[in-house]
This record gives sequence, structure tokens and C-alpha cells, in this order.
Amino acid sequence: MKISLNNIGQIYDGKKVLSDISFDVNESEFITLIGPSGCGKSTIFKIITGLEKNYTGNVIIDGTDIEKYQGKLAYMPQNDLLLDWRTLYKNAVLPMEIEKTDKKTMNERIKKLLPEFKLSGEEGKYPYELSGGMKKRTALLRTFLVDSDIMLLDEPFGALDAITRSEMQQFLLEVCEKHRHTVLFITHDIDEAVYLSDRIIVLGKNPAVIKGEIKIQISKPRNTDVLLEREFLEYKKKIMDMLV
Ligand SMILES: Nc1ncnc2c1ncn2[C@@H]1O[C@H](COP(=O)(O)OP(=O)(O)OP(=O)(O)O)[C@@H](O)[C@H]1O
Repeated sequence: MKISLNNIGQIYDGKKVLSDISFDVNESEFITLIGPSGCGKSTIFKIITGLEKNYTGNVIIDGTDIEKYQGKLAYMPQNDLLLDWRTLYKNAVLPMEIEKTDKKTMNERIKKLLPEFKLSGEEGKYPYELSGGMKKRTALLRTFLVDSDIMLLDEPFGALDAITRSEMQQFLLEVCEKHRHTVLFITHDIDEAVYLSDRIIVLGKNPAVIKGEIKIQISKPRNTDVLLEREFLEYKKKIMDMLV
């Protein structure tokens, strides 16, 4: 599925937040939006998912206006939003329950993915019994179980410690490589952006405009060895220069 944003603008309380934002996300591409806090990254996600309606410009998904995709895109917000009173299993199947998927299909789909998400045998646990990494993998599993090829991940690893975060990045790279999803990702972390992405869109603030785009030509699959390579550091420097 391809997403096209065309001349998107957004004004809140008389203040221009987004101005003339245009970019495409190609099928199976991993794109990251990076920019200063409060510049409007989550607003872009709200527009794509249909949560925000009062914008200018248009969003086209696979040649069709986004209206048709409302509620159909896999979206993981900043907070993992696991429901305390539901088990891991019940949290993960929530979007399928809302879609009224039959229990057998639901069970088959989750059982197939539990080992891949390293959650086998944990499905009866409640969120308070899970580690930070397990909670994130549950929220990601729930996002994967939405029947959509497009995933919007808004700072999914922001609250994690450095080691768990690094494990989750590696995990995400591997599952995305396997399932060939189209991913639009938000982060503040330049290393994370370079490590995960095929392309990075750098945003400025007040209003958010696109300051530049960088194609990351480090071959995939990637592992943490690339973090110390000269090429990686050059990409980092380029992004830092664009952000200042
Ligand atoms: N519904 C709303 N009404 C009014 N102002 C809003 C609304 N939603 C967001 N804003 C404002 O729009 C700006 C962009 O917010 P947004 O959450 O998109 O930024 P962000 O880049 O995702 O921030 P962060 O990186 O801190 O998560 C902020 O100044 C925010 O206060």
C-alpha cells in the first residue's frame, strides 16, 4: 500500500502547526518522521488515521481518499494503552474483537504470532505482570493483528531503558523485514531513526515544514555493528545539521 500526503496544512487556535507537508510512503518502506518536540508529528498521524479532520490538503492511500481507511490502519500511539483488566491475549485481540472477527480465526492468528513476539506461554498474564519490553511487544503484536499492511508507530520505544530499547529495535527490524509491512515511524532519537529506516523525513517547527529527506542506504538486514560505522555517523551528522 502506498500513502501520499499532499500539501497538508493544519491550524490550531489560529496558529499554523503544519504547512505544506507532502511526501509519499512506498510499499514495504520504513519511513521515520523526526523533528523537535511539539512540531506536529503526531498531528500528521492523527490526520492519516482520520482522528483529525480539520486540515487542508489531502491524503491518498492506494489511490483512494483516506475516508475508506478510517479505523482500518494499524496505529500504535505513544502510550502502549494496554487495558489493566484484560490479559495479554485479550489486549492483543481487541482490534479483532472490535472488527467482530470470529473466535477461531482470532485464535489462529494470535497463536501464529505469539512465538515470533517472544510471548508464548505469557498470554494469560495481566499488564502488571509484564516487563516493559513484554508490554511493548504486546502492544506491537496488537498492532500487527490489525488487518492492515500499513503501520503507524508513534514513538513506540520512548519510555524504555536503553538495553530493552535496543532489543526492541532489533526485534522490530526483524518482524518488519519478515512481514514486509509499510511502516511510518515517529522518534526523537536520531540513532533509532537511522538504524531502522529506509528513509527519514526531517521536520522543522513553527510551523512544521519538511526540512529535508535522507535515504538511508545501509543494506538490510542490519545489526548493531552498523551503529559504529562511518556511514552511520555521517547520516547522524547530516540529520543533526538539518535539525539545528
Ligand atoms: N487538538 C489540539 N488542539 C490544539 N492544539 C493542538 C492539538 N493537538 C496538538 N496541538 C498542538 O499542535 C502542536 C503539535 O502537536 P503534536 O502532538 O503533533 O507534536 P509532536 O511533534 O508529535 O510532539 P512530541 O514530539 O512532543 O510528541 C503542539 O503545539 C500542540 O500543542
